[in-house]
Amino acid sequence: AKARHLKWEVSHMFWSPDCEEKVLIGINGQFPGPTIRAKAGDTIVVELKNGLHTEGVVIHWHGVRQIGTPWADGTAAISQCAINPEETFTYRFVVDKPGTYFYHGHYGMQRAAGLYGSLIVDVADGEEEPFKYDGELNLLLSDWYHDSIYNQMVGLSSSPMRWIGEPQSLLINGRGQFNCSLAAAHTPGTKQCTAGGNRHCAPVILPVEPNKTYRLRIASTTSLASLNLAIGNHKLTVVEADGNYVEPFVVDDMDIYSGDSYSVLLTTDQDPSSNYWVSIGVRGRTPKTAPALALLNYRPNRGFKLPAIAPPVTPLWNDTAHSKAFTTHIKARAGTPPPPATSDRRIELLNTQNKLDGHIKWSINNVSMVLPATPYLGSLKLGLKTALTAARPADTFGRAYDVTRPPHNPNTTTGDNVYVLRYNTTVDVVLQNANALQHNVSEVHPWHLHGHDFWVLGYGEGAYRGDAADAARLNLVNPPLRNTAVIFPYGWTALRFVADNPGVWAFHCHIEPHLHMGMGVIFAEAIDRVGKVPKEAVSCGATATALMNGDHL
Ligand SMILES: O=C1O[C@H]([C@@H](O)CO)C(O)=C1O
Repeated sequence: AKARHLKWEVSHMFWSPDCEEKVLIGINGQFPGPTIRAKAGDTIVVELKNGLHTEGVVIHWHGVRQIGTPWADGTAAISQCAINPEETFTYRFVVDKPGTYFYHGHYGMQRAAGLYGSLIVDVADGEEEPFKYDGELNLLLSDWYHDSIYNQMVGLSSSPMRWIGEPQSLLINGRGQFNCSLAAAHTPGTKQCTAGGNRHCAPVILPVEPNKTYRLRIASTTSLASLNLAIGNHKLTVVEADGNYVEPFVVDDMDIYSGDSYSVLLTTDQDPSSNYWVSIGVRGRTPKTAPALALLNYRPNRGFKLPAIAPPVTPLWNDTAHSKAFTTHIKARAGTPPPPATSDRRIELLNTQNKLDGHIKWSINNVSMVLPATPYLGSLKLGLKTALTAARPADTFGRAYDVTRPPHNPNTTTGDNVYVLRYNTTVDVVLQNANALQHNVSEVHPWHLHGHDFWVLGYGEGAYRGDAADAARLNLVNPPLRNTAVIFPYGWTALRFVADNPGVWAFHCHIEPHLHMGMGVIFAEAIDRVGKVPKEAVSCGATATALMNGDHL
């Protein structure tokens, strides 16, 4: 194992990811940010200089468990203070597990401003992947809005709320096509995109050799869109999810929710005289965004030789049976550690959309999360009385709530939504979906847990009751280990994890506007066992005052 030292500067830049110029946040003059490649066991050291002259920044390493380094998790107001303009903060952490990960901003809606990149961890020297491949391709997926994140943030916090709407385009490795299509010949009414050149929006060409097997790494950092990937004429064998090996299974297309990552194997066993479409479409919400296209380029064909056939058609956005069939097919690969047979605590979290004096918010057990001025890791480590004031949030929403209808009382409250977990306890979380404010609407929400993988024990329809029928739906044999799990419309999803990683961990909907609207909770886990916290990570707010008055972390 080795230490990999990176020097990054974050700054605002003009860029044209879908050929429309706007201001975004880049790293070292690049968008998307540099790909980090490491081996399991390596230490990653990122000296991050904040070149945003008028706002703070942090970076979250999505999927990295930060065991022993909770101050490196990169969540503003939770694990650290935002890094001030012109300041440099050093992230230093171990990537303990091989897998397909990514990193992204976690302050305000900076992720939506393009602050993201790939983080790929190979097996350690001497270790082997449980599958063979000849080459590798990497797809970092995102959606793209022409509105600035300032317009979006102010709109979401306005009364009446201005929703961000559906994205203008979808990006593959930061590249997209707005107002034109690579497959215009097959999509009447669209203009053909031109190719080539080093423009920021030049179409992605993925070069492959015939009769080889490739590992396709895929991750989604979309603000809103749930995506579906299909590659013309090729089947995909799913082998990894969120850095955990899964029982291999073959699909024609696959869903990828915001926060998900996968590896699939693809064999180039098709007619080598052609190229093939890579097609990324929207599911889960009425699509108003053209699919993103890229080219699987069988060498030695010209990269931009267009396939003669039309791109694969994305499955219907509201075919939830199709969505569930894919998601429930994912099982842990043989040899994956099973979950503990029982849990010490069950926390049932009801997701509702509510009103708060004219604003629209998302709430958990009727509390919409508000983040503190002083990051929790410092204030809780110091035991400051101001860290947590009101009562702790409820572990259940009761059995009377009717998930099939808009909230009877649309009003909600705000709070810290901090759940205190005891060290090494096994925690069950049941995420319960419900009808939104609007009749007959229940939206898909992908929830992401920091600091842990959880076992996804199972899914159910309607309201969770915790009865024998619900218990019978749980898989304790080979549930997949993940860090992101989706709740389907009107349904529930049951997760289990062990609170074995002292720290303060966000657990939230990975849809950027929903987190901004309060859709999340915080796990304050075994704070008494957190090691020495570097004061440069948490020295702001009440913690700074306490340190100046002689307190010690
Ligand atoms: O939070 C949201 O707000 C809109 C709609 O509910 C109100 O405009 C939408 O689709 C969301 O997911």
